[in-house]
Amino acid sequence: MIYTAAEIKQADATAFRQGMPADVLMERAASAVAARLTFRPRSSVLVICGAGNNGGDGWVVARESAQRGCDVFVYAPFGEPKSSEGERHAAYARRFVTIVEEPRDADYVVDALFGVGFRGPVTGKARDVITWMREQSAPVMAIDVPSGVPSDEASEFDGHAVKADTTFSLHGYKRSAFLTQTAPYYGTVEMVDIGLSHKSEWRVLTESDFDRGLLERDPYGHKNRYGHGCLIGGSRHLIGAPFLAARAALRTGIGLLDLAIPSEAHIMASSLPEAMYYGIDELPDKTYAATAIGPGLVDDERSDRLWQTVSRQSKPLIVDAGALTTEHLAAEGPLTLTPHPGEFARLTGRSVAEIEADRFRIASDFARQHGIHLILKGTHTLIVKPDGTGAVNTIQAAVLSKGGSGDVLTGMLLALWARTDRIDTESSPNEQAVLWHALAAQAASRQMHPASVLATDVIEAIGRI
Ligand SMILES: NC(=O)C1=CN([C@@H]2O[C@H](COP(=O)(O)OP(=O)(O)OC[C@H]3O[C@@H](n4cnc5c(N)ncnc54)[C@H](O)[C@@H]3O)[C@@H](O)[C@H]2O)[C@@H](O)CC1
Ligand SMILES: [K+]
Repeated sequence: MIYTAAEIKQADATAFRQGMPADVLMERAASAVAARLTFRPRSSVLVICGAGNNGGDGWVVARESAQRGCDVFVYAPFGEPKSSEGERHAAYARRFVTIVEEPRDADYVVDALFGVGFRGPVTGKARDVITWMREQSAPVMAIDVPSGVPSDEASEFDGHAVKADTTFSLHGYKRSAFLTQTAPYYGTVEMVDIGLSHKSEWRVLTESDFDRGLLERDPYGHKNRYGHGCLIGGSRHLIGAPFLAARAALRTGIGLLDLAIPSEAHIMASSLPEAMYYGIDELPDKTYAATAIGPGLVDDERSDRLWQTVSRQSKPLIVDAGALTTEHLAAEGPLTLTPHPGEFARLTGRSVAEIEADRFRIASDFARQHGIHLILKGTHTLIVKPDGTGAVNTIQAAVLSKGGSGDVLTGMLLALWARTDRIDTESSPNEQAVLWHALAAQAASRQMHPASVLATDVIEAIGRI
């Protein structure tokens, strides 16, 4: 689960209302962190505590680490914690630790300066303390958030923050753990459940969320059961894109595939004999299980005419690349848009930097506003539902930053949305396609150097995960 600072405050408030005392919650959270800190016996630890509750957590960690036999120093540049629970924990911890007036060398540094209550930018003394932490060669363990990193969005982030080796994220992930500008500051993220009730708009997808049942084939199944899809794309200079998408759809298991491409692209038909071919202006008058439009398409009058036809079918429609325009935001059936940040910038009229700094909120608002499914691609691809809730893919696949990757994903989406046997089930075709795509990319990069992996290699690895 992923939480905003406001959602965490709300969960906190609910717990207090229900009778959980604030100092017990703090003890519980920080003890859970302390139990996970693997300090060598008798090592020296410097805990840097701020004046908020993140600092309060720091005092508890300091005390517990001392009780476990470490030589603990606390540096509190802004004095005692302001909250009564933080103050109480600090008063008790003082019996076990050494207070220092300046930061000092230690085997480990615990960063408890700022947590989710931080509001940027960092100035003055805080800036100096963060600079000092950045200069240490000792491992830095951050409590909740690396200090200086905003928790929800990075529009004002100037890069001056603690670079943690490990961050112990309380309650759940923060959005900034998945933003390009801030994610690298977290180091390894360890989740610490502190027993608050979980209610969030965003989920985290890992390999265990991939539904391997999608790879199974019913020995009595007919090809129609796996769907008849239509893929529309290609233009004079972009002939390869629809073929990549089509091949990916077939490798993902689609039952039947019609490919509507410009006549000049038909010379490539022999490279994919499994598909059936149509001219881009002569779409057969059929209702498909699902349709994908866009790979290699250019935005012109012809694409507008095509849009008129496909958007009227009350079946799933996937829109990518050349078909991603502000005129194509409504259709009869479920609509999935698959922009990368540049395309999403054009759709929303914002800059790429703005989108990257606040992608969760902007993607969620856009999906809700238009009532569509949205896949906002990136290192951590977001998969958003029409109600604005969503999930983030955490399977890393650096090889996907190459031309053709998006076309492959579109083909996989088409195949999964066309699965008439699964479409009514709970598992979202969009989430599954993004996971499968990333797993295939990982499989391809196990077979050759990642720098050499092509989109076609990812397609060939779809069945090798
Ligand atoms: N529900 C939870 O998740 C729990 C959270 N706790 C801790 O409480 C933290 C949140 O505590 P708070 O809301 O008190 O906030 P923080 O401790 O994160 O930060 C607030 C403090 O930082 C100062 N500050 C903020 N921005 C600054 C800036 N730019 N320059 C200088 N000073 C700045 C504020 O004046 C205040 O003293 C969490 O991150 C977590 O560590 C735990 O103690 C207990 C349970
Ligand atoms: K911190």
